[in-house]
Amino acid sequence: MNDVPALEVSELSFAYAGEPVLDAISLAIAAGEFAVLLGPNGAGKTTLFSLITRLHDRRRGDIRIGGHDVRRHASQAHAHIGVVFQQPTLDLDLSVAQNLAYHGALHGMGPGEARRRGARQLERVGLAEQRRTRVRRLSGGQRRRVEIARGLMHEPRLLLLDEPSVGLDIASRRELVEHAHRLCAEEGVAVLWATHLIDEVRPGDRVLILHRGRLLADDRAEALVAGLGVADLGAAFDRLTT
Ligand SMILES: Nc1ncnc2c1ncn2[C@@H]1O[C@H](COP(=O)(O)OP(=O)(O)OP(=O)(O)O)[C@@H](O)[C@H]1O
Repeated sequence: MNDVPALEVSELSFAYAGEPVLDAISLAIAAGEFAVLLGPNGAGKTTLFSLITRLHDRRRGDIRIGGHDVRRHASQAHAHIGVVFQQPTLDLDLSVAQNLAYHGALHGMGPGEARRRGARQLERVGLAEQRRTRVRRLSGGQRRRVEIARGLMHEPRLLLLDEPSVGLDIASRRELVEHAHRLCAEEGVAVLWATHLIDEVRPGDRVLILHRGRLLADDRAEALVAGLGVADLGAAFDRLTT
């Protein structure tokens, strides 16, 4: 067991033009762990991901990925991270394989290596047969799975998913949640899954509740419910956020 956390955030604060958005956030995600970052619209989930990936950088506090500080050892830190953004970023007019090849090239893979790695990940998400299909012809759930496959091609130890199930039907959402759990259990990838949907939390999941830029809770779903003496996670969430 690797005891260096896949992600470690310490006392992270951030403001947009003087308006505070994240307030002294600290959390750690262990290797192979699945954690849900649960927060309503505007809680600061996307901003947290933007700071981890360094799309924004003017912040206070520390962020380490696989033990590497994202500022001081940026390339090592980011070699360990895969991201599925809230907005889909596939090129709809290219085939699945072409999208993956493009990502491989960006990560310095030769064409053969990118093909091998892409094929392996497509197999894992059950889309091996669609590799020559234009992305435009895939369903929303299939597109999300392609994005996950793409995000894992460079074998990151941490996968960030920002509301990955938006727009999907219930069966596709469930399948995506299950796939993410399998990645943790079978491949040792740590997953931070941001959502505002309480029904995406499964029994036993670790839940981090973010509200107005503050981390209000960090515990197993059942422990949160028991600790507050409420009926379910929805009630726990309401209790904490109102
Ligand atoms: N570029 C920006 N400039 C100014 N304020 C911003 C910017 N992006 C986000 N905000 C504000 O920061 C706060 C946190 O937004 P953020 O997008 O991180 O929340 P979120 O939890 O991801 O929400 P959602 O579930 O709606 O995606 C909100 O009040 C939002 O209005």
